[in-house]
Amino acid sequence: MTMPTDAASPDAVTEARTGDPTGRPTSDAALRRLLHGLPGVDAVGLEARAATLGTRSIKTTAKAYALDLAISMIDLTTLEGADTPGKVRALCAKGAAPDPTDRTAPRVAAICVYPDMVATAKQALADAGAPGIHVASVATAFPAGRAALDVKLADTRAAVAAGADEIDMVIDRGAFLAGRYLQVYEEIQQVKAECGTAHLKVIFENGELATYDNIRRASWLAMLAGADFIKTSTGKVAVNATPPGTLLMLEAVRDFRAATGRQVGVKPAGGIRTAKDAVKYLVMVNETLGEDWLSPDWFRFGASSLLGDLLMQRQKLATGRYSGPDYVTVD
Ligand SMILES: O=C[C@H](O)COP(=O)(O)O
Repeated sequence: MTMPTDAASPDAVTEARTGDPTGRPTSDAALRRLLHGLPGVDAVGLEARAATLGTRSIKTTAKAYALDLAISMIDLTTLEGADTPGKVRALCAKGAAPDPTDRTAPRVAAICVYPDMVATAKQALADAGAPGIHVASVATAFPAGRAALDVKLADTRAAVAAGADEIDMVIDRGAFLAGRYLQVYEEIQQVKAECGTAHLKVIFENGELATYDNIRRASWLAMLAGADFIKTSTGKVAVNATPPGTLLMLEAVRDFRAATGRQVGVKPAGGIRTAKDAVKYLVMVNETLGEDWLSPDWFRFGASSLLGDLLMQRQKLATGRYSGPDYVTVD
């Protein structure tokens, strides 16, 4: 495991907060000093670290463990305008029993849907005998986040009232990129307050943040504001989860815990479709954060079509051959 190198100084963290339990920042200026006081990201070094971790090979026994762990970390997602109750019910059935030929295949962590599909997903999971699988709902005018705060809070409230266990909110990238950090901070805090006991994942849309420095700043801003998880992307723009962007966020949660004692989870999302890629991400988590984060409580994959390849690779390990898409649903 590498040592923390990129932490904000404890003084800066303290200055950005009043010290009250809500961690409300003193001012936009204090937040700006903290976020712009973070060390600049060495892009070449970051990309080299991510590439190196991506080349690690793992033993067959570790691979079997990694495939099952990856399945158990999936937020199995459908976020389409054309989603129907029937599609959501089918997705829930798949998440509850991913491999009908092998009941030892683990269940996914959560089903991720729009707020209007939360009740359907909750019922379908109960019907499938898998009430332990969480329902995650995107909210706050996903994916663009262009709506008044009241609308975003109402969106969150509706998802929670329908039974969402987790809320995936998007940050206002326009406000963030214009430097209105306190506005973004307060929006996250207010959405968090609407969540009640539901966990809050904060989506940055890394592909729109323009620089690695901004991804580091967004990570600290969201964590200070109370995010339970930080998430890379919506899956709806050209650049979604990437290994360097995710590695940067892993380093940020490591350094945030070192500075504050609070552990925050990480969710890369969008474009992760192969078991090979999923295993690379898990190697990155293990090497950067160690076992403390190697569980669905602290690491998730947001993915609509990763599960099929993980199941095919799992069957290949068990039988020595691919069963093929006749036996595993490939999206
Ligand atoms: O949050 C999850 C993403 O929207 C899923 O993206 P994907 O369809 O590229 O797997």
